[in-house]
Amino acid sequence: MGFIRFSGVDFHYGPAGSSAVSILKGLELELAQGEFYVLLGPSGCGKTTALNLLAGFERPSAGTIVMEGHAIGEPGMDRVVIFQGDDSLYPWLTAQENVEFPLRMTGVGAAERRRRAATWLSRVGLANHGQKFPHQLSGGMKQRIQIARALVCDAPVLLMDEPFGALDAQTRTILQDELVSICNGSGATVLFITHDIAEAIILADRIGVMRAGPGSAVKDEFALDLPRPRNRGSVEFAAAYDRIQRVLGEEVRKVVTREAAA
Ligand SMILES: Nc1ncnc2c1ncn2[C@@H]1O[C@H](COP(=O)(O)OP(=O)(O)OP(=O)(O)O)[C@@H](O)[C@H]1O
Repeated sequence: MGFIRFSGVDFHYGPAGSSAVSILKGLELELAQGEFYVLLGPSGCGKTTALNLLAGFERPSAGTIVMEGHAIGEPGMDRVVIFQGDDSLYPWLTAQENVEFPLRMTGVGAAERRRRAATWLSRVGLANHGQKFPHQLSGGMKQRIQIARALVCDAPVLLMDEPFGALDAQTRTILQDELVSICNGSGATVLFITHDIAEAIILADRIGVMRAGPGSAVKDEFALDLPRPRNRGSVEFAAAYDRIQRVLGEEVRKVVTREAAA
């Protein structure tokens, strides 16, 4: 049995019955401990909804989400969420203080806090920027701080919702490579959402492609056993890209065709 398991998960908005808007229908998803799982899917298919359910921000309308044998009911310190953009940093705190913040909330002493935050700032390449405030840092630097702040707690599960979506292509590539080396051997189980097939192939152990909504679920899964770090120019990379593009492209076309007809 998986470390995390979605079984027959439905999610709808609005009152039950015909007027409810069905977002997810019968979603089955299983993540092994330490696995890096990437969800791809056309816009609006329910990727963020699935992540929010695992985060405990929402409850399933039907079915169960179980982690280590316990049903997920609410947010917890064992699951850390990293969002797109940098709005979640506290602008009145320095980079170092932002990374220390979750440790302060859990009662870790000042010296230990400083030491652990400094270690993570250094791991994300910002050892010399700890005293700066968010407005003095670039988008990529702020995203690195978000990652350091998430990882400083040693949470066993990381939930990343298009964390690099707002960054330029070069910074994005660098942060993808950094995330691979940070996560490699960390033991963390990661659910990562993106629209970007190349990003998914760089990062994932497994990729799930979701159907176009409404009532979406995982259509196809791809296990990637290419060694890391992965070479974006390799034949194997191109072959994986092609296989996934075919499945995802079909779902994206459904959405585009529907939007054109509306
Ligand atoms: N609070 C809400 N009330 C009603 N519908 C909602 C609500 N939040 C999201 N939705 C709808 O649920 C569907 C799935 O949204 P979700 O954000 O999970 O999709 P997504 O796959 O992450 O999309 P994207 O790739 O565009 O970010 C969308 O059609 C969206 O409009």
